[in-house]
This record gives sequence, C-alpha cells and structure tokens, in this order.
Amino acid sequence: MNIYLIGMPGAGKTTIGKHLAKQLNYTFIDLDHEIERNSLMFIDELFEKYGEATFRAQEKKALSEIRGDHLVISTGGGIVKDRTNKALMNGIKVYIDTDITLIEDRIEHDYPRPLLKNKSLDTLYQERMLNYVFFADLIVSNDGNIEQTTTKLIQLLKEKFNL
Ligand SMILES: Nc1ncnc2c1ncn2[C@@H]1O[C@H](COP(=O)(O)OP(=O)(O)O)[C@@H](O)[C@H]1O
Ligand SMILES: O=C(O)C1=C[C@@H](OP(=O)(O)O)[C@@H](O)[C@H](O)C1
Ligand SMILES: [Mg+2]
Repeated sequence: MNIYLIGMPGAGKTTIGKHLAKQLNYTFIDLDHEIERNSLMFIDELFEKYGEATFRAQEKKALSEIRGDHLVISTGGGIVKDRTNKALMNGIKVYIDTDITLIEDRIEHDYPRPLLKNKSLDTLYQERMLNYVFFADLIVSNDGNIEQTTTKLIQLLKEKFNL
C-alpha cells in the first residue's frame, strides 16, 4: 500500500512525509524533487522559465511514473488542481490540513513558493479547499508539532486501513 500526502503549500507534506516513511519503514518520495531531477531545474526556475502549465504537465508525468509499494509520496500543493490526477494516485490519500496563519508563520523563512508571489495563501485555500476534500481518504491536522501529527496519522492509518 502507498500513502500520498496532499495539502496546501507549507502545510507540512514534505516534513511529515519524511517522518512517516521513517517510522513505517517505507520509502519516501517527494514529487517536487522528482520533477527537479527529471527537468534538471529547481521548481521556481521551472515556473519562471516555462510557466505553470509546463510545470503541471511535468507534475502529472512524474505522478504517473511512480512505481513500487510501501511508498510515502509527498505531492506539491497544486496536484489537486487537475481532478484527473486522483486516478493516478493508487493508495491512501491523506489531506494534511494546517491552519493558514500557522502556515504563513512557518514558511516565512522557507524557500519562496512561486505561486505565492501573485496570490495570497488565503485565496489559494478558498480556490482549492474542495479539491483537497475531494481527493482525501483521510484528513489529519498538522497544527501541532511534527511528532504529534505523525503519531496521530499512524494511529488513523492503523484504525481505518489496517496498515
Ligand atoms: N508540525 C510542524 N511544526 C512546525 N513547523 C512545521 C511543522 N510541519 C512543517 N513545518 C515547517 O513548515 C515549513 C513547510 O513545511 P513543508 O514540509 O515544506 O511543507 P509542504 O511540503 O507541505 O509545502 C517547513 O519549514 C517545515 O519545517
Ligand atoms: O501549491 C502549489 O501549486 C505548489 C506547491 C509547491 O509544493 P509544496 O506544496 O510542497 O510547497 C510546488 O509544487 C510548486 O511550487 C507549486
Ligand atoms: Mg513539499
């Protein structure tokens, strides 16, 4: 069984994904990292040079090329913009739900996310919230610390999916 993490940019998908994979003894994949490896470019560079449509096409391709079992895959926040991506995600889809003001504080010193140059997190959340719920098999809050979220998520996966 594979586990996909979805949610807003800065929600903690990459961070929680790494911890979850380690604790479950699964292999960790970050989809943004796969796109960077394939294109030999950083995500922000890819956005700047070729635009969002090209990035989304690369993102879909990287998603469709995932093979294997016992994987934790952290996706980028915009994977849900294309609802047909859901069919490419064969596994449990977990929505990492984090309060927007907490995200703002947490990503203040992070690398700049290209989409947030032109749009507020709040607007992005309003646009995408229903899509996240549409994709999700499970929803877990990441408003607490990393250990709390990971422990809660493992407990839910065991309860609801016999992991
Ligand atoms: N539970 C948490 N508590 C505090 N900081 C967190 C937590 N989860 C993630 N972070 C921090 O928030 C930022 C965004 O996390 P990241 O994993 O990159 O999010 P995403 O992959 O969803 O964009 C990082 O600086 C990360 O260290
Ligand atoms: O929300 C988005 O559209 C994006 C989120 C980013 O990933 P994170 O969600 O890991 O920040 C990255 O894929 C790209 O900048 C686009
Ligand atoms: Mg990430």
